[in-house]
Formats: sequence, structure tokens, C-alpha cells
Amino acid sequence: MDLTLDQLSVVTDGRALVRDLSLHVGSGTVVGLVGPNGSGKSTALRCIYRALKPSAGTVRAGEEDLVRLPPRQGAQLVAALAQDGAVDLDFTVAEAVALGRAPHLRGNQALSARERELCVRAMDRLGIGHLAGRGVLTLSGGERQRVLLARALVQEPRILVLDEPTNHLDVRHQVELLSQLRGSGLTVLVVLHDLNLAAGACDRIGVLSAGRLVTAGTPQEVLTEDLVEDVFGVRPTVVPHPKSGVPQLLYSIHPDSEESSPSCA
Ligand SMILES: Nc1ncnc2c1ncn2[C@@H]1O[C@H](COP(=O)(O)OP(=O)(O)OP(=O)(O)O)[C@@H](O)[C@H]1O
Repeated sequence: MDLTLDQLSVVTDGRALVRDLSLHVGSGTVVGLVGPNGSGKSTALRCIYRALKPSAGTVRAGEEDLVRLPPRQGAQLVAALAQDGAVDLDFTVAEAVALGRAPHLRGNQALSARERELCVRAMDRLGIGHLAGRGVLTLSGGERQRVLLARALVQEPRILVLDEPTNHLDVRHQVELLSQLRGSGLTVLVVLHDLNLAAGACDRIGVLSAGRLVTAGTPQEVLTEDLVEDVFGVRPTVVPHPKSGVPQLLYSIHPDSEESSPSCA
């Protein structure tokens, strides 16, 4: 099922946070959304998982208008991993993951054997099976992030949107999470700050700046030295990954000799 943002705008207190954003995520593809801090990435994502109502434009899952769909039906199609998603209540990990089934259950209906198995498999897949009986409040940031992803997966959505899901994850878990997204077969829109991870994980990348889509295309088309300098204000050296050929960005980090040296008056 594809995901389409069509001329999406979000205006708050007279300020346009997102302006005329149109972006298509093909069925089963992974699209990255990148851009500087404050460029509107989370705001756009919040419209997709319906934490925010757009001021104008539409969000479609296939032919369904997500903005108008009843919440339960929407949650059967779209799962979200929000930025620093909170798990405030002291559920066990197994209970928190099982919450992902809520959109498919009626009232206090118990999980079926298939659903229980689904939860166990999701926890194993994310390497949190051994934590099943632990309280989520006792987890590290990275462990909690993986619980949230397991919860999103057991929701069995068609579309998955994720806001900086690699936050808190060590490098192994970053690579594993993005590999799992690629292998999931789901339609994925993911906000990432790390442009190198985005280049490796995404079929296409959309670049936001000041609420507007600057460009969208394959990593090779989008991640050029000029584009990154224009949008992010820092010029990288772009080299092809020696194995995959996807663009990888290198930065020179050096002290500004004039301004950053401590004065020795
Ligand atoms: N409810 C709100 N009221 C007013 N301004 C808001 C509101 N929500 C977000 N903003 C502003 O909208 C702009 C876009 O915010 P958003 O969180 O979408 O950016 P982002 O690209 O996800 O940023 P980051 O990379 O820092 O997470 C920011 O300037 C933010 O301060």
C-alpha cells in the first residue's frame, strides 16, 4: 500500500510549519525524510499518524484519506514510532509490545495464540526477548526504542512511519533496525538525521527546508555536495561507499584557529 502526502500544509499561530508538501512513498519502499532542525519533518509525520490535523492537503494510504478515517481503521493501516516515544506506564516489556494489537481487538478481548506468538517473534527479532518480564521504566533508551518498534510491528500495519528511530541506538542496533525496515516489506517513511544511514537504508530521500520540500530522489540524485551545503550549511566530501556504491558524506572537523583558540591575555 502506498503513502501519499498531497500539498500538505500545517499552519500554527500564523506560521507555516509545513508548506505544500507533496511526497509519494511507493508500496514496500523505504523513503527517508531529512532536513535541518526545525525544518518540519516531525510536523509532517505527525499528520500521518494523526497526532496533528493538517491545515490543508491530504494524506492517503492507498486510496484511503487518513485524515478522515476512524482512528481504529487508521491504526490498522499505519503504525508510528514517534520521536522519543514515551512509555510512561510501568508495563512489562511483553505487555507494552502486546499493546500493539489494540487496534485489532474489541474491548477486553484476549490475544489469540497467533497474536501471542506474533509478539514473541517480534521481541526475539528485536533482541528483547530476554527482557519480556522487565518493567519498561527500567530499560535503557536503546532497549526502550526496540520495545516501541516491536510494538509497532505487532500492530501489523501496511505503513510504518518513524521519527529518528536510531536515536539512543548503538551502531550495531542502528544497522540492525534499518536492515529490518528494509526487509520488512512495509511501506516506510523514516526521519533520519544521519545522512549516511539514510543513503544506505532508503530507496529515495526527500529533503525538507523551512517546511518546504527542496528535492526528492534516489540517494545519488539528492545527496550532492552542493545540496548538502545549500540546505545544511556545511559542505561535505561525497564518496561512493566502497561496497554498495551509495553516497557517503565525509566532513572536515577542525578548530577555527582565529576564533576558537582561547585567548592568553
Ligand atoms: N505546536 C507548535 N506550535 C508552534 N510551533 C511549533 C509547534 N510544533 C512545532 N513547532 C515549530 O515548527 C518547526 C518545525 O518543527 P518540527 O519538530 O516539525 O521540526 P523537525 O524538522 O522535526 O526538527 P528536529 O530535526 O529538530 O527534530 C519548529 O520551528 C518548531 O519549533
